[in-house]
Amino acid sequence: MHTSIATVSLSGSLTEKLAAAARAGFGGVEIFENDLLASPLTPEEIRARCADLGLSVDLYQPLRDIEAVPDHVFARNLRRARHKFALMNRLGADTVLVCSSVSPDAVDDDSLAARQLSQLADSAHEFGIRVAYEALAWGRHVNTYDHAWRIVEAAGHPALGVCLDSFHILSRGSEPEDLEGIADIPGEKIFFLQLADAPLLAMDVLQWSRHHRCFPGQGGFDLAGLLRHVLAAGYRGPLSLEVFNDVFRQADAGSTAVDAHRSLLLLREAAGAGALPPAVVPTGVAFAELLTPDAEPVTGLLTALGFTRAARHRGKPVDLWQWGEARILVNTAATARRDGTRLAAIGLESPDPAGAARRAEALLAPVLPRRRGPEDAPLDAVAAPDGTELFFCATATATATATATATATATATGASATASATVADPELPDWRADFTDLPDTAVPSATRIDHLALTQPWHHFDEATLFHRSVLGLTAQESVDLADPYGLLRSRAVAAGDGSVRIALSVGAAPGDDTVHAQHIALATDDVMAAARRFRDAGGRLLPVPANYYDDLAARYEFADGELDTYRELGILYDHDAHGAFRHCYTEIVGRVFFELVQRDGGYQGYGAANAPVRLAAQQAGRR
Ligand SMILES: O=C(O)c1ccc(O)c(O)c1
Ligand SMILES: [Mg+2]
Repeated sequence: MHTSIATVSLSGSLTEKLAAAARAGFGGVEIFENDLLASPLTPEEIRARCADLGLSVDLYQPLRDIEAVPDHVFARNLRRARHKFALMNRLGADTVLVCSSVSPDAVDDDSLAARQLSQLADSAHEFGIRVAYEALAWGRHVNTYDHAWRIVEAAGHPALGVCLDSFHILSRGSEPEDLEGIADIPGEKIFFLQLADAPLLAMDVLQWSRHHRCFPGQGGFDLAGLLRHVLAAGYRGPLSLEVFNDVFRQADAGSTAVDAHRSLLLLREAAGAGALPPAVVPTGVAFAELLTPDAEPVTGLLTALGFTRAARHRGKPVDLWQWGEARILVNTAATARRDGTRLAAIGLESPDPAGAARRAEALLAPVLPRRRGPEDAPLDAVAAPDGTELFFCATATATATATATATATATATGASATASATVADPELPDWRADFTDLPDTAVPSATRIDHLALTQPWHHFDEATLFHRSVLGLTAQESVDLADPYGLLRSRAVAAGDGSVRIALSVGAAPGDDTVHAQHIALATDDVMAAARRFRDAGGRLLPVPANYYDDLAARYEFADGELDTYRELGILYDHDAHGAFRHCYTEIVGRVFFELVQRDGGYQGYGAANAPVRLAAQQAGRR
């Protein structure tokens, strides 16, 4: 199925937009008039550029305020249109979009509209051009797709059809039965299909459309349902994205185009119109990898938390630190970077690593070269939109590997090597086979990685959510907006159904602020107060929380005697939801990374988001 994108959806000059669309794999473009007007290229040069890039020019748009006007006004409109038809011939575009009129000159007269659109189509036909008539949701008299179709049907001209735009249809709060009329339109009379999603906002529809459209799957519309209706009507033309969005206008065109194309591939899959390799939902976090120019501050922090250095990579400066089931790789291979320690990679337990990588690749995730020595276990890895490397791995348990590794760990700790619940497929290479165990004494513990909190670049937030949901098969929770002292923090979690993998995505307030852009690793323990105290007693610094916060907690909840004093002493924050309670505290920041200790009780599902503003304020205060 042919995919296309309107140039208005991407940032930059027309040349940059075309290059980005082609690179992301689109087959065609809708050329927006303003992009052409601002381009130094002649229409012939644009046509040649598109051809070189393998892009068809699927639509030229828009013609506005054409129909249902007094005849002398229409004569002027026709003159203007013929001028554009000649231009379109030079451009190699054979379909023109005509938006329903918003002009005060337009009258509410369908037969006049039909007659004039038919005359327009006659004229277009002389140029070999078809006219696609689109009902804008704010059109003066014509603002629904079925109304536009009634006019087109009455005109009965072979060069006149409708353009369906999902935004205009779904923004009007259409009920499922409102879409059934689509099936009444003969497929060949649907000349074009424009697709855009949007968050469900209560606002003026024109402003909503011009500023807040987003790619399918990133908003609240049922685009798959709409697409099924359009395909059932027999439409076989391009699936074209037309997204007016203030963020995408400013963001890098290359990454926006990839995000856009991925969204279309997913929409086709959701509508049952295109198969992708199935999602392989990860079943746990195998490790988080920190890249650091200076290991000491990181290893000091890990030691105070309770981690021990459990193994060393055979060929690279990478150590495996372990605390219970939580594993952190500390990689000192990096040449020192200005931003110091950062969370560079995440290992995800996968029941089918190669299958997970196949889906990721089909969804345009960059596949990373396997950073392996000759004897290293092959690892499938892709890059997330924020650059975090995602490794799909199968961590074999001691029962499956029976290597010296597991035996040594089990002996040293006195813990049962069969304590782990999952036994990976022994056929799959275990990434830990690349590590040689160290005889450090590990304290047995139920600690595991509860979640990873990844701050996204400001223009990648929606892309990141869609990526983690669709590529990894995780489920997205509601997005929450929180006022923090320096701006607005948006946060949205994606998780596996059983909570074995949780990733909290957020977009910070102040671009360029390192505190806001820090990533963190949350460690789940069954006794956060004991863990916090041990950390502090081992010389670790916990983030201090203002007394006012505890005053408020005392007002809102009843705690057992002395409990609040302990929270205050250790800087423990509290939240609860319909399921249970959440207690959490934070370590100091090292480079761009910090840790959180968390305790979930009673099936609490959240991430303590309500406490994020207090945490951010405390981190900011700590920097002064
Ligand atoms: O906002 C507009 O004017 C506009 C123009 C062309 C379209 O296809 C559309 O959906 C909206
Ligand atoms: Mg449109």
